[in-house]
Amino acid sequence: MSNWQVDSWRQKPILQQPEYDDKARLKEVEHTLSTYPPLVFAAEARELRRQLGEVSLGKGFLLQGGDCAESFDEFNAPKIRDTFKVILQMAIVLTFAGRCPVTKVARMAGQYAKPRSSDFETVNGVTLPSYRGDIINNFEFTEAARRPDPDRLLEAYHRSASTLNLLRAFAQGGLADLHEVNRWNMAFVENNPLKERYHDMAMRIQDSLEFMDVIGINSQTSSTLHETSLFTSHEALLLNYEQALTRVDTLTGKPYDCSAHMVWIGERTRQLDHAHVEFFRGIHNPIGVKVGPSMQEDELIRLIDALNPNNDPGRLTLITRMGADNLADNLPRLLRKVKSEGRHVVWSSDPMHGNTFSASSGYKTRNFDAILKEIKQFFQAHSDEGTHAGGIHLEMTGQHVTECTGGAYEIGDEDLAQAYKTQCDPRLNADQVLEMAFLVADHLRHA
Ligand SMILES: O=C[C@H](O)[C@H](O)COP(=O)(O)O
Ligand SMILES: C=C(OP(=O)(O)O)C(=O)O
Ligand SMILES: [Mn+2]
Repeated sequence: MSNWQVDSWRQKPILQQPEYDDKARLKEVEHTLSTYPPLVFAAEARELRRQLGEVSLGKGFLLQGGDCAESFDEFNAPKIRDTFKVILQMAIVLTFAGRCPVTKVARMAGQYAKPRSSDFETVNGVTLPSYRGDIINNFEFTEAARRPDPDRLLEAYHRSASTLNLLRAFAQGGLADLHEVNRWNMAFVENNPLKERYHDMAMRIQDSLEFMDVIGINSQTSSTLHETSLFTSHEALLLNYEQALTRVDTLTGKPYDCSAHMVWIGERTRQLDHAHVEFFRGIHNPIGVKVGPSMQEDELIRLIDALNPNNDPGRLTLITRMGADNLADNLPRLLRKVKSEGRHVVWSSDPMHGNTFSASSGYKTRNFDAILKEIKQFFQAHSDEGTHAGGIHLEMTGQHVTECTGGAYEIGDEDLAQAYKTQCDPRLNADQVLEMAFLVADHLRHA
């Protein structure tokens, strides 16, 4: 790795960073974090990289999802549990439909830093710095709250550690039992206004579990049915934090960013000669990059080569976020180029970020049908080009929020105010996200 150091990103241009008043305190905090235990173990990141390698070769599917921005205020067990539950509920449907293993990666336990389209926000004639995620400043609209505070890095670390601790307990302690997960799905289907649409698949999964039980494969005899594994991920935007959590793995001697198993670079900070690409090229985690409609074919190949020079399957996931109306014009040309140049990547679809708009009520929202349309087109483009539609990346929550319009409950613009809780982008709620899983399942079966 030529000339890479854990801090070589500091010599490069960097976008979307806070300006701290108290630089001395920032330095102290970075030092403190660098002495703390890592949040994940490098071998776990390697296992995820191995699984993603299978996905890139067409032998698996990646399900990634969680909040747009985790919040310090909404830091509690029910919230963590409910998002964990819907990820599992989706995964069982997708596994069954796709007949392939689903790797589950949560946008949790560290999704605290946000890039923004504007540095400032104006409300009732008052202009203040934008909210940039709880690791940086506070959502409350006051001057003091919006000032970047270095101590928030420590707070983010501790909250990530507790979140991860609970996720690990849920994954191994019995909550993830497939029979339970399927019971939740049956209850979801029974109560949904469109239950006829989803009933058939839920019943078939139920029958499969019952059949396995009869032949002696059940939660007592099989840990596969009783436990699961869930990896963590976030956008590694605040490099001061990511650097401080980077450790040289004692088994391999290689640096890993131990703030999460997988980290990604956002659409706004993926410039080839900038700091984020510099930092990411030296860490050995599986990594992602968001790819929007403006990406050019040659530019993408250069980026792939900077981040994955050995063309290692599983190292790099391209998370496309085109917008339902732009995908058909932009994804196929990128798929063709990457395929013809023989580069191994996981292609995953983020159908959220290209489909955001302001509702007449003023809320930032997304429509269920536009999200579904982008996913369908994603599968279509891959099927046309002979490439593997490897995954989906969703902003979602297990809570019953009203942030995205549409779905079986037909949330309209006028309903958004009822439970609009996100601090950044609108998320699919528990019902919407499960419906999405059942509808995507139809496409997976034919992919
Ligand atoms: O989550 C992604 C970005 O932070 C978000 O889409 C930016 O939103 P904004 O346009 O309101 O700044
Ligand atoms: C910032 C995000 O997305 P993007 O970089 O694609 O805009 C996000 O995933 O929340
Ligand atoms: Mn977002």
